[in-house]
Amino acid sequence: MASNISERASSSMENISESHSMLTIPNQESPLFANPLLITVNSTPFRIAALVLLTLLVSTYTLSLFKFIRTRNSQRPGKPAPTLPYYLLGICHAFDLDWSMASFLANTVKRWGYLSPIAVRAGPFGFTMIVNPNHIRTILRSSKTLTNRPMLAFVMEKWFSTPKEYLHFYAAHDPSVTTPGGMPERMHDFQVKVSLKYLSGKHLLEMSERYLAILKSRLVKLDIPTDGWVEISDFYTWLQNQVTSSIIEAMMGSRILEMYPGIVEDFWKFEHQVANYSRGLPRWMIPSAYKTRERLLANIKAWNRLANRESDYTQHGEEGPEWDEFFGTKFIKAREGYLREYGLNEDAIASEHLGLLFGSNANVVPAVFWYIFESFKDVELQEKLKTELQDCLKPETGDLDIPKFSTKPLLQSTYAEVLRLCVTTTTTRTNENANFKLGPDYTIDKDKTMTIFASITAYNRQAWGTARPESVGKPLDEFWPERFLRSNKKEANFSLEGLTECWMPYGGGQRMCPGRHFAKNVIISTLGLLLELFECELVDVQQAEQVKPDTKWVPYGTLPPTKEVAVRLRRTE
Ligand code: HEM
Repeated sequence: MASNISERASSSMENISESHSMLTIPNQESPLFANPLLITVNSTPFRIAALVLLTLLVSTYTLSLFKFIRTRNSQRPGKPAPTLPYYLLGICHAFDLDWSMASFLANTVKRWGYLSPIAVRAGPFGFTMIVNPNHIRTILRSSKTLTNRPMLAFVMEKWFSTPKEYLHFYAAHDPSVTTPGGMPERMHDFQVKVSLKYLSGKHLLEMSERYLAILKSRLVKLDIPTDGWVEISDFYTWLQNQVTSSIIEAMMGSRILEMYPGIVEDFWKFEHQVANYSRGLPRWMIPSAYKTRERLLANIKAWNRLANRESDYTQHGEEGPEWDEFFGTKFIKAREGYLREYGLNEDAIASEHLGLLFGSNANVVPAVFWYIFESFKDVELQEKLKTELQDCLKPETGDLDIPKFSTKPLLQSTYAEVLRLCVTTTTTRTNENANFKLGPDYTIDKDKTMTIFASITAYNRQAWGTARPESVGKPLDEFWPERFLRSNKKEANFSLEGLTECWMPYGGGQRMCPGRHFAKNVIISTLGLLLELFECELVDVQQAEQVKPDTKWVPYGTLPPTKEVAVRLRRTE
């Protein structure tokens, strides 16, 4: 049998070599030897087509460049934003944006400066980049006229998979459509009010202290001895696990983590896919991204049912408990209340909770990483931060006194500098009622989206220098923890004064991120806790120097590190 097979194999090999030997091999000099691509390239029709295409590209670019410059230089008041020159009609800047949004944006301001608004188009989509600090100020002061609803509707649909029939709650401009049963306000406006109320004052303090207590109980249980180092090979992923589960428990209760132990892992898988959800890639191209999101939504829905069965969301007034294991905070209960009042079904409510999970983790966790990482890299900085943290301990318990963070200059300045360099959020605004006057010179058409990029305003040297000359004592592409300090005769103080149009990780105006105070508390207190419980070291200091915020990441939030960072911990005595 075996010999039969080898016989057959050798005979077929022979057949092959026979048939090969029958082929006439052309002379290598002969044009026939050239591969088919070369033949096509050398053909006259191809050359003509290439020439026509090249002419088309060059003339499209020249024409669009001419229009761009003419509009920019025009003295006509109320002119439109010039459209950035492009090579391909229709597609315009789509390839550049998709290839690397970060380089596209940086190159655009490098070439055209921070003066005029610049319209960018990617097929049917478009936005106007707002880079001039005066224009940014006008936008931030127009919170009554401008909304972020179109963007919100986009992310609710594309990222959080809100059922189609509920999307009008986010997008609709006509109040009569958004107010079933005579609800007095549009849902989104109401949502903002609730976030502002429960993410400030005593509720904020309660949630921040709970976060710290939960994180501490987790870290205390870890098997890290006092007499030996434990190495964590991927510190960023380790932090994601510790911080995200503590935020979830502090905000949404402990039951959700018990019911769905995979929530943290699934959340970060989901977060990694937001660019693909935005692109609207179909299920067959990214099946696991779809499955992860479905798993998240199904489990959140199951938790929400349990919470409604076992607890009472109406108890978010003065008399109700600040926290319970089912719903977590009053913030979640109040959200549940209005979502139900507006008539959202269980699926739409689950999408809302996924949105909040995203808002409360996706930016803050990488920011925690960079804050800690910078302090591990620079031991001198770490010592100074430690001294300020020591000053923030409650004498009775030895726990961190969170409100005291706001009195410490370097803790806050380092925090602001970290956010300046690693946050690439956008502030989007649209006028849904009329054209919008950006100033005496430019007018943006009704329904057109204006976008401010935190990663662009962070590097506008002229604006920083004019607003706060001492803030550009070191180049803006350097990490300088003292950048936000202001010295008077006696001491240095932390201040963001004058930098509203420059430092924009949280957006700005009335719609500025309502979770920013909680984010700051989480960032500073996590470092405080780590330094209290452990001695911490980078495993390879030289390698750490090469780790940077990964700008390949789409500019939807805080950038993750380009490489894994290994850290070793030893419990303090
Ligand atoms: C470093 C961390 C964070 C960054 C960089 C960040 C950034 C932002 C930005 C840029 C916006 C849009 C603001 C605008 O349009 O002007 C926003 C909105 C929002 N953020 Fe944050 N955020 C962070 C943390 C948080 C946290 C921890 C929470 C919740 C506890 C949160 C909750 C929200 C909510 C609910 C909105 C939507 C407000 C609205 O509906 O208009 N954020 N955030």
